[in-house]
Amino acid sequence: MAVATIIGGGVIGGGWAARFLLNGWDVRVFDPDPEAERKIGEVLDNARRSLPGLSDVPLPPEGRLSFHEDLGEAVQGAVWIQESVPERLDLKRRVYRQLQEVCDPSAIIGSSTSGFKPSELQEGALRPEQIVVTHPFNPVYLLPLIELVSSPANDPAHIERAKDILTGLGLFPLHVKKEIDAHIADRFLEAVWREALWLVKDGVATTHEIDEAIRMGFGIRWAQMGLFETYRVAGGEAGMRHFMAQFGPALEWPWTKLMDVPEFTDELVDLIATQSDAQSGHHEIRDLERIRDNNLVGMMRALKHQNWGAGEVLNRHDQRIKSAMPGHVDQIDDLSQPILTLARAVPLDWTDYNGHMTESKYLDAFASSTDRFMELIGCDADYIASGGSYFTAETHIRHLDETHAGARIEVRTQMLLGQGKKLHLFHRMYEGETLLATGESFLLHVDLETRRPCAPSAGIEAAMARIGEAQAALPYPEGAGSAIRKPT
Ligand SMILES: NC(=O)C1=CN([C@@H]2O[C@H](COP(=O)(O)OP(=O)(O)OC[C@H]3O[C@@H](n4cnc5c(N)ncnc54)[C@H](O)[C@@H]3O)[C@@H](O)[C@H]2O)C=CC1
Ligand SMILES: C[N+](C)(C)CC(=O)CC(=O)[O-]
Repeated sequence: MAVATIIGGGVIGGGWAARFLLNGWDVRVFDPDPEAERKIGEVLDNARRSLPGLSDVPLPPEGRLSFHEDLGEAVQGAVWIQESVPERLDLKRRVYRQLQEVCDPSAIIGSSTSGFKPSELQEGALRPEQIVVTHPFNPVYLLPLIELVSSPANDPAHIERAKDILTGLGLFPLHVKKEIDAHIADRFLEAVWREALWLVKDGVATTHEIDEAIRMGFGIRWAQMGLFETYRVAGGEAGMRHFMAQFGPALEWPWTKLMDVPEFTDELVDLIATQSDAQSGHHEIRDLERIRDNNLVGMMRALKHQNWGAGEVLNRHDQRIKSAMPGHVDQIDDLSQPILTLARAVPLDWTDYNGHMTESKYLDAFASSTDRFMELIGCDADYIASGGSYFTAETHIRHLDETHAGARIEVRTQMLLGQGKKLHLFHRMYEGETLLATGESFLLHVDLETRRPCAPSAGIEAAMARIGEAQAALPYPEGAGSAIRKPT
């Protein structure tokens, strides 16, 4: 099991710990704060209910989390060391000196710094080439972007290895090759922050009004197309050139000359803190984190359906995990038992007002199991493109127990009939040993051109015959063939 060490387990270190752990890494934390274990525990609870559900395939089993008072012990065997101590250059440099005396020279030392350049961090280090900036975004367990900033001291092979590891964690490493204070994203955030401070200071808008101005409009837009693609669309058919011709001169207008910084006085801090308390003080921070995570998961899953932006990153991560799974029944050793056709966590957007997994998502899960079964017998994307597929003619679902966001569920599928054009499947959904639901489906193989039932390919017939023979000894499932009975 690969080991990651987290140096500084606050808001960001806790998020990193969750990201590594939930992707199967062992995590060791070094943080002098006696509250670190409790704080990381709370971040992890939120991460467990949100991150695994972003994947439509099972994440690896969670790694082991441990806390260490001795730095040498904490970094022993670590492949990745993530520094997330407070944003002070002297402190960060001191930490690297202590770290490099005890860590493996080949380990990657990533810094979460929001603003320091890698060459600034590397100054005075024992092995400057070992340190890179890996700037994450809160919550680290959900948001994919990592600004991977290198300096001329870093060996390209070290950077490539860092990229590979980050990608394997479902992250999106954006390699910033030219060092600059605050990298790329925080330069934007600082510009927006500066404007917002002016608007509050001058009494133009409250914190609440500013947040509404962002989240009701351009904030949603930015999440999917960023700045340039959004403006290209805003240029209409003539695109970016027209957009710039129309709005470029605005840079000369008074409303864009707000380059000076408002003085950060106690008065301004009080004004903002008071308005922020009035706006959001009725929520605990952990509640706000959960609301944020619910929204992020919903939006990111929507992007996944579009295979766009952050959604494309999530799909690629799923594909990487899926490529290690069997592609055909011939690759499954034991077919005598129901076949694993789905293993995943319950996503946050699968739950309802009753606080549990909602009924339509059972159909969703069973439909995914049927798709997977089809794939395993050879009715995969290529086969479907060649003109054959299955249509579902009838489905029956029984709800036997409840489950909740973040729970790891599995579906195992028994084939009741697989002959000619007919395919009759019985899915059982479990959480651990608990049977949550069953889903029975009857499908017909069709010719996608005529839309009429027809026999499948010989390969599919053979795969179904293999399963039929192997599962022949299984008892006919309790509940199969049943329907809602007429009340007596
Ligand atoms: N909070 C945010 O939104 C973001 C912060 N960052 C960066 O992440 C870093 C950490 O920031 P936060 O997590 O927000 O701070 P934080 O204050 O929540 O956590 C810092 C942690 O470091 C620990 N610590 C202090 N000295 C230490 C030492 N010598 N060895 C080990 N642990 C030590 C503290 O006990 C604390 O738990 C900063 O560099 C910051 O710029 C990056 C992205 C976003
Ligand atoms: C406020 N901040 C500069 C620490 C923010 C970041 O660095 C990234 C983020 O998560 O917004």
